[in-house]
Order: sequence, then structure tokens, then C-alpha cells
Amino acid sequence: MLATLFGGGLPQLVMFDLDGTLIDSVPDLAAAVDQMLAMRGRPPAGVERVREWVGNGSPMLVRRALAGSIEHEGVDDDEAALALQDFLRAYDGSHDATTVYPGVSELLQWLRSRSVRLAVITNKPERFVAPLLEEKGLGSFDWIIGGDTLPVKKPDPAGLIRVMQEAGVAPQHSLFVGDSRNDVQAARAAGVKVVAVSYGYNHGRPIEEEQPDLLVDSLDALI
Ligand SMILES: O=C(O)COP(=O)(O)O
Ligand SMILES: [Mg+2]
Repeated sequence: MLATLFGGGLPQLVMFDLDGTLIDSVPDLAAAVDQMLAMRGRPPAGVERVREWVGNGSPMLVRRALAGSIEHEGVDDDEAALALQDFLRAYDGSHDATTVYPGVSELLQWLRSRSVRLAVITNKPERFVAPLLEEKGLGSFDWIIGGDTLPVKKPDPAGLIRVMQEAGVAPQHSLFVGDSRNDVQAARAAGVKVVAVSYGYNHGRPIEEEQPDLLVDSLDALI
């Protein structure tokens, strides 16, 4: 199905979002959020609300959790900084509740066997990314950009632009695959075609609203 997006050929570079696209990480993220809240005598947020708050990086997730809402105005900066440290310490533990979505391993194997170069560009802090990919058996990627690798994160296209420059691959030969509006906006700003998955996290909104080039229910549909 990829061939239809690339004039009968394949992209030379495929860049993937992580949370909500390759792995369902919300159970472990919610556990860490709830631990951070419990340390403050606050009730748990729970998986459903955390699912709506993920996607703009850990500092924003923690601010939303402290506000109890995706709108996080009025959260104290010092409190948010301390809460972020507690959240990161809690998230540093087990990732046993995190699972790989169906079809992901099949697509990665198929692309690798065709020498397509691969990157992960996520808003998750960089230090968690390589260990998680390894632990979940997703193999190695040529580039990993986390939410704190560059001064800006998605929806800014800087991560995509950096990887394309290092790969020496032009935008028209590159593809981004993600689950949220941050991904679609970053890909558009980088001039890259974008495939969206229907099963991920998009702040409680249908990802169709962002008009990706293609929408799939599982990644092996791209094979
Ligand atoms: O917000 C996060 O921490 C993760 O987000 P992403 O992997 O979907 O970019
Ligand atoms: Mg995502």
C-alpha cells in the first residue's frame, strides 16, 4: 500500500512516532502519573484521561495531570518541575504493561529487508526510547530523536528535518507514521507524506480531522 503513496516505489526513509503508534505505553505512563499524584495526596487520573494527555512530552503530561485537564493554565511552575522529577522517577521503573501494537513488527521487518532506513521521532524523553525499543523487541533504528533531544519538539518539524539531513534523503522520498495531530502537523511542516494510525492517542479526537495522506487500522496494512 506504501507504493500508492510513492508513485509505485518505496520511501527511502520512514520515521515513526513511538507512543500510540508503535507501542501502547499508556498503562505504564498512567501508573507513573498516578504515583506522582498519590505523592501529593491527590486522587488518581486513570488510564482514560492520561490517554488524552499524552503526546506533547512528559513536562506537558505532568502539567495536565496537576491541572486535572488538558487545559493546564494556572499550574505553578515550581510545583510542575518537582512533579516532573517524581513522574520521571516513577516511569523509570517497569514497563511491563507496555505492549507492541499488532502489525508493527511485521512492517519493521518488511522495511528492513528492503533496506529502508528507519527513525523514531517521539516527544518522550530520549533516555527511555532505546531501552524500550530493545525491551519490546523492535530492533534498532538508524536515528532516535526524543522530546528533549532538540530545543523544540513535535509539532515542530525540526526532528524530521534533522533526520532527513543526516540521512541525505529528500522530503519527497520520506514518510512519517504517527497517531496524533502533532505528528501530522510536523510532517506537513517538513514537507513529508504522513500515514496516521486509527488506534492511537489523539487527545480524544479522531485523527481523520487532521487529514493524513493515509489512515490505517494496523501498520501491516502498509505492506
Ligand atoms: O508525549 C509523549 O511523551 C510521547 O509522545 P509521542 O511518542 O506520541 O511523540
Ligand atoms: Mg504518539
